[in-house]
Amino acid sequence: MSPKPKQTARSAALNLLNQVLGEDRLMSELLGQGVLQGLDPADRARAQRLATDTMRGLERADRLLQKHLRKNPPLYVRNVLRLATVELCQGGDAHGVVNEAVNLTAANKRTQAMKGMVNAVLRKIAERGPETWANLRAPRLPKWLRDPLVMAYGGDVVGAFEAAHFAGAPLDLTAKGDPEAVAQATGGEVLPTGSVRLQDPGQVSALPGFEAGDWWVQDAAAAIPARVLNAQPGEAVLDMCAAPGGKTMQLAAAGAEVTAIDLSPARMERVAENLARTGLKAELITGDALDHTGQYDAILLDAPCSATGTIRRHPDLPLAKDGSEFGALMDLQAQMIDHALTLLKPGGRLVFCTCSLLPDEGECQVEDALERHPGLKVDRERFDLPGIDPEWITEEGGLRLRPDYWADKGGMDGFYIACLTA
Ligand SMILES: C[S@@+](CC[C@H](N)C(=O)[O-])C[C@H]1O[C@@H](n2cnc3c(N)ncnc32)[C@H](O)[C@@H]1O
Repeated sequence: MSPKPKQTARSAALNLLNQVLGEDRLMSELLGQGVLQGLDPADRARAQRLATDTMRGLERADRLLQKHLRKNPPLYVRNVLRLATVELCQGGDAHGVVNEAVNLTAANKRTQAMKGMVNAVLRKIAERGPETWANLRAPRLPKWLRDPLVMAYGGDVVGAFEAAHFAGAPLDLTAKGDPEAVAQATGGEVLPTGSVRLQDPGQVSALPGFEAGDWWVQDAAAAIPARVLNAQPGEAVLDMCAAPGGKTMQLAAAGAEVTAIDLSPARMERVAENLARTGLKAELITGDALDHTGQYDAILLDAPCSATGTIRRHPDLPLAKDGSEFGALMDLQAQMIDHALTLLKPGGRLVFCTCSLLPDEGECQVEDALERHPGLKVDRERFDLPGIDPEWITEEGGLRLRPDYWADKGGMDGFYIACLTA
């Protein structure tokens, strides 16, 4: 038997694409299962970048390829072509890219007869592709997601979301202490809301202050809910859906007595690792937040959701999902709000948030909660914070964050945040 061909960054990226586009798997699940473990760290990062860039540019790659294909090849070959097309159009070395694409086609018994076609198509793409690429529109979201977003925000705004998704995202850090000091050490910029942004970070664990736990990776929008909660030293604070722990660390760094719950044991391990690295403390409980009892001064409910606000970083999401699971998540969000309210001390505050662009997981959840709980109020004054534009405040009193905000700085994740008081 001939030995199995050695895994390369491109073959690993192809494998990721095949599983996302063929088996509806999310990249985060695949990476969590260690699918890139066989590669050295540099190739692992490259494989992830190649796969992510290909998914981000999938519609553009397909438009270029369709001009040269008489019929649709099987998914494996289509993905070989897509991967190579994106790399070529981003300035990859034509000889190396085309050769490896041909080898990947030949390595699969069922597709080896197509290697000549792959070679011919990619040579044409190498000649003309890069100049055409730049003039193609930003890839659109799939219809199942685009339609409800157009209903909520209008076509122009959704076009701006799509441009932000295609542009990708810089790296944002939350400082344990002084953001200016972290910005200086890492070469980043302090954003108006206090996060530190790095446009070209390289390997995260090699950045100054990683080992010392001076900061953690957290999108600037994701850092806002804990700022809205504004935990005070000594307050009893519950983080109801805590993993991987970005918000738990913010609450602990503010000096609160934090209890952090998450249903997932694997994800809870990440919270423990993050707290150990940053030297912060919280009581960790692995279990269902709906079963939790107790009384707290403040609660942060970062509820499980569609994660449609994070597509800048996770372009696989609209490709692997079809929206069919979202109804159950919306029901769970409402149940969690109701349960959280039973855990609040009189006069306490609940910050509800989701990293979703769908109003059903944000504005509508709060409107419905206000109807279910007479006496419940929305506290808009909590948004009186540095960098928060009052225009972002919604009719029912929440904060709508969108990926097209701060476009000149590199955008932000989509989020919805509201502060409720009983
Ligand atoms: C949006 S993520 C939380 C992100 C986190 N707050 C952070 O900032 O790093 C939602 C989390 O809810 C957890 N989850 C889902 N259902 C849950 C439940 N019934 N009880 C507790 N946690 C749950 C998931 O495991 C997931 O980690």
